[in-house]
Amino acid sequence: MTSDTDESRLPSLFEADLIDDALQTLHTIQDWLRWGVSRLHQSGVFLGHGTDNPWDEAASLLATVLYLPPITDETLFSARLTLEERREFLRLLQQRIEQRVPAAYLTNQAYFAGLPFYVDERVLVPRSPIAELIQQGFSEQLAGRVPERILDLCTGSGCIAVACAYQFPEAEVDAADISPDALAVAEFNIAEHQLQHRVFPILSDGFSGLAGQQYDLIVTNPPYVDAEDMADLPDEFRHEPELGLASGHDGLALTRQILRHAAAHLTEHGVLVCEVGNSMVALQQLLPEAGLRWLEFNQGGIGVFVVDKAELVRCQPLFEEF
Ligand SMILES: C[S@@+](CC[C@H](N)C(=O)[O-])C[C@H]1O[C@@H](n2cnc3c(N)ncnc32)[C@H](O)[C@@H]1O
Repeated sequence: MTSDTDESRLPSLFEADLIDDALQTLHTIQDWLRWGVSRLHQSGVFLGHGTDNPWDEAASLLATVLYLPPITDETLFSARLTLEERREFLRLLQQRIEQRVPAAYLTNQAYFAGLPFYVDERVLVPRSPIAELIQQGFSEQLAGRVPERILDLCTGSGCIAVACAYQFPEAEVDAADISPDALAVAEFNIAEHQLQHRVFPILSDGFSGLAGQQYDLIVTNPPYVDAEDMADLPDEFRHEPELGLASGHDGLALTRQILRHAAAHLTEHGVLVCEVGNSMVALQQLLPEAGLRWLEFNQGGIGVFVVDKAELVRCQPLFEEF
């Protein structure tokens, strides 16, 4: 995945004499964290796959090397690394910087709604603002109702489904995805969280594998990057499955399907919560007529809309044309 451009942009960060020097002069966790942070900083890697600063990235890589939970305890900073541990940290850091592999894929771990999830390149790295809504129990969106049946459509790692199951301990959750590879990861995470008795992975293209099923809450983070933006994404995104990102020329192919078919899969007071990206501009033009309510997040280019069954039914003709 390393391109000529990457190599020419970073000629000196991992040169042999710099590495030898570091191996001889840096000993403690703190030494190596600082060194890692400065390398990440200089390299200009894209931060946004679950971490937003070089310190967290370096600390997560180092914690993996040392088989530790995330390093937040400063009393550990003076602990010395073995030569083998230092070399392994360097290897991960080099992959992060030169091949632009997101840290979550190097550590095989990401956090979502405060819960740990196994991740690898079969699934998107969890980072949806929907985590916040789950932690608030969708209290505003559901007007205090407690959902008994939930669908996480486009489940990927299963993060939304599992987090919903924690938030609503009586609910049953279907976790649907078109990708058997992604579902295998979701299944693993469901088992890790011991939720097999009420979170069910389902192979489904949109709603096609969910005939006759109805839910009180449908939550979905579908792919929504348009063709133009796909071409411009930072290299880190090339490690993620394209199925998890791209959705037709305008990024709305799957969202359209969801808007057209969700009503049939919602119970009487059921609600759809759906994430969108830059494609939200097109959807926002529907706003005056369709009952989409937008939620604000401080994450550029990401929006979440909420719509209930009655509005979806009322706006069906609009969605058919859209
Ligand atoms: C943006 S990722 C979301 C993953 C996870 N829910 C999250 O928030 O991190 C989108 C997921 O949708 C799945 N997907 C793409 N097209 C689909 C379709 N037509 N039907 C169901 N799932 C689909 C992809 O395989 C991918 O796992």
